[in-house]
Amino acid sequence: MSLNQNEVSLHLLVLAPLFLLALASWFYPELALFDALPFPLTAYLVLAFVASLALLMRQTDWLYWLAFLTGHYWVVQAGLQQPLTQPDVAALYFFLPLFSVTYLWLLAILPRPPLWTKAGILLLLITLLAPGLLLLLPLAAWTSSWPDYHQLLLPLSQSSPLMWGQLGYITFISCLWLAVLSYRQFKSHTLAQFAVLLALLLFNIGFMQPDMSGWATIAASTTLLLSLAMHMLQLAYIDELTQLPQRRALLAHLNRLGKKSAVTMLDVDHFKKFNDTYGHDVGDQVLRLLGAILAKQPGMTAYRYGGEEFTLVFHHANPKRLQEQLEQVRQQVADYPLVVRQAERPKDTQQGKQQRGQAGKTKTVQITISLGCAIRLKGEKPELLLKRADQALYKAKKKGRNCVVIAS
Ligand SMILES: Nc1nc2c(ncn2[C@@H]2O[C@H](COP(=O)(O)OP(=O)(O)OP(=O)(O)O)[C@@H](O)[C@H]2O)c(=O)[nH]1
Repeated sequence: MSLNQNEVSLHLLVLAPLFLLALASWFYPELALFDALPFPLTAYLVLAFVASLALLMRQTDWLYWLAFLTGHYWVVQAGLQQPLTQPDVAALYFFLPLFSVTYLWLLAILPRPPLWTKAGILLLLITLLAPGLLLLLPLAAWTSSWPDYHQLLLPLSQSSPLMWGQLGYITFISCLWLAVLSYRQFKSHTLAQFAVLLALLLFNIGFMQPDMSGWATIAASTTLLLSLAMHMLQLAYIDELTQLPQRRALLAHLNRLGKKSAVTMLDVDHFKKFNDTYGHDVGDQVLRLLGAILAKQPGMTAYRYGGEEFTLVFHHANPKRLQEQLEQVRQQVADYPLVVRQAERPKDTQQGKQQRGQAGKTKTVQITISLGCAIRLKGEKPELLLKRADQALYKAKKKGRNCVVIAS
């Protein structure tokens, strides 16, 4: 299921700290903001704060990025605080972004073990210490033998081939990363991981400004914090199977319902039989597809109430219009050829062994739904409105299913 426009813009919100930092450093390079806080302490405190929240919320995957940021910031403090005319500083300034972009990209695209395992803890330690390795390598010795070594110190505007090469590599990896991101779907947390890289690049560009590395680290940590909050919100309010908002979100919506509104309960007909015939997995696929159909309906908000029951909320109380809208939904579902992947049920264990590991066959199935709607009465409490919609649904089932009943 693809994300709609609103969801994409919501996920993009996590990039706000980066934009703010970029704007501030572009328009107000001399602003006191850049030496207003005690660095490096502030940056380490922010990193520790975000890491504690991630731990508290048991979202340990965030710690890998925070570990890299910590290691990177430490290296900047330890190795990049002297003039660039020193060969070892210049070499570090050249290699650090190349290393960071490569490491972060691999961290993002390769499968990561859960943190509380041997492999997870090892990866966390490697990620924390990896930037520090650059301080141990004889980078200056490598670069001093390069014919155009002094070009490392030239700003980009003076077109040093080495620096353009560095920028080209970073752009190339960033584009690859963006391609993977869009292929796998933009989510706030994957976007925040990419933003960590952007923040480090921002530091590289604004390198000459005081405490830029500290501000870039804070911007990246805040981005990770926002994505953590958004992820928790998603866990609390979004149903994982259908990606529709779930009952908790519905109850919040019902509590701010206007006078002119209506609620519809809908339920898949004979779903138990469907599950028994095709299997629970195919049943799940059907619920996912039904969720996608309902999410696309204009003029209503769809929720997964629970099980095979869904709820639609309308912000008008016009019975004729409701009837038309609901009939349209019912018809659309009944006419929709649901293509599902079905693992064929083996007749005996021998057949089962042979089929194991094979991709399931696709099959087109059709389902129908019954809908019960209640228009809000004056001063009616949301629970009562929901109950009347449920009773209307019961009537629709009794009427023979695949139909709409509006409570009188
Ligand atoms: N696959 C799948 N099945 C579910 C899920 N939640 C509930 N169900 C199934 O939905 C079925 C609901 O069955 P019933 O409440 O008896 O209703 P029904 O068979 O749809 O019959 P009517 O509603 O009277 O048309 C049960 O078999 C549940 O196991 C789910 O998340 N996935």
